[in-house]
Amino acid sequence: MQGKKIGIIGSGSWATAMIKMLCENDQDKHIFWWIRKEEDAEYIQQFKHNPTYLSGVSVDLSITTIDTNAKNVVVNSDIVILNTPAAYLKDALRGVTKEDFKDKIVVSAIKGIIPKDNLIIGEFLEQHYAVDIERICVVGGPCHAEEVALGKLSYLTFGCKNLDSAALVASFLSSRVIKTILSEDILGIEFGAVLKNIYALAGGICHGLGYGDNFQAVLVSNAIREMRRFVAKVDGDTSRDVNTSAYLGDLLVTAYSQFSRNRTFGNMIGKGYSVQSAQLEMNMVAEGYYASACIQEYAEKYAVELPICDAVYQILYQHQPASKIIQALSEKLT
Ligand SMILES: NC(=O)c1ccc[n+]([C@@H]2O[C@H](COP(=O)([O-])OP(=O)(O)OC[C@H]3O[C@@H](n4cnc5c(N)ncnc54)[C@H](O)[C@@H]3O)[C@@H](O)[C@H]2O)c1
Ligand SMILES: O=P(O)(O)OC[C@H](O)CO
Repeated sequence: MQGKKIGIIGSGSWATAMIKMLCENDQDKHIFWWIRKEEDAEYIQQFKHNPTYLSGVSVDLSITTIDTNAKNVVVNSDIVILNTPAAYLKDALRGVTKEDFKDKIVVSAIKGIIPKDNLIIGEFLEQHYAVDIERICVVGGPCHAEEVALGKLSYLTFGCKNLDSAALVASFLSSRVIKTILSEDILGIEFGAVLKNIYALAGGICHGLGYGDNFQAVLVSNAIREMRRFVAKVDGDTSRDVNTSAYLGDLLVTAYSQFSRNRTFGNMIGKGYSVQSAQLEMNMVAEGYYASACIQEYAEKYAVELPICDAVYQILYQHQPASKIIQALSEKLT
């Protein structure tokens, strides 16, 4: 086995898109891919495709080992990419120890908060697995798995305090159609990604209620300012440029794209679906639903006003009528 060993934990759309990026990148490497379900692992082994997500992506089994044991994948890899929805990460890593993560570069491709623990993934890795901040990398930027599968030009931002590590990770995912950007702003990228999901959900709710593009534009304009206020309050950095692709770019793609899980979920809520029926309707996870509850606690902790996040929370968790809450929100937007 030549080159670096790269592990992927997750078997949904984004993990499958990253498998495509890794397989198409020409650096020497071997991939270890954790698949949750035994039957899916057998299917991929036989047919070289994920049966459930992005089934058009073909897996190069000459450089990929499929494994249903996450511990094996972590232990065997130099770089471990975490790629489950945040709510399932602890479950996926059951049995994996601090020792297993020792000296690895750990990459979060997750855009969510661990529910109940209320931790972004970088914090979770530091607190639960003693991963040093210099070895934690996050992947942000506007990039839908479905467009990666279609070979559409996309840009990813790799955030790490150690820019050499960010560059190393980026070098394994880049290609003619995947451009990479480096950043040291782990916290900003993580929180920006968490918040944009809530804002896209708000946009979906408004669309479902019948609001038009004019209103959506005002909502998104307020959302980016709300994001900047929040992140600056958390780390005290007021110089961050949120108009770059990891922040505004990701917000725009999630708020407007036909592929967005969060917007689709919000749209169903706006049309009158219950949370449970909207979740059942989707075979995918809208991170913004979980993030909405978590961000409420952060807003209290940092005493920051987040009118859009509040509105989404009242609709999803306090079961307030969406039309009334969005009407009240519309009075606060500028
Ligand atoms: N899909 C994208 O375009 C995209 C892009 C960038 C980042 N992300 C982020 O990647 C992460 C993964 O999202 P996704 O879009 O691949 O997910 P998805 O919505 O496509 O798929 C759901 C995933 O949840 C898993 N799952 C369902 N029930 C589970 C359980 N009980 N235990 C463990 N796993 C379970 C499924 O196996 C599947 O991997 C999220 O944080 C998301 O925000 C996604
Ligand atoms: O747009 P969503 O809600 O599917 O989220 C996926 C990614 O975060 C887009 O970059």
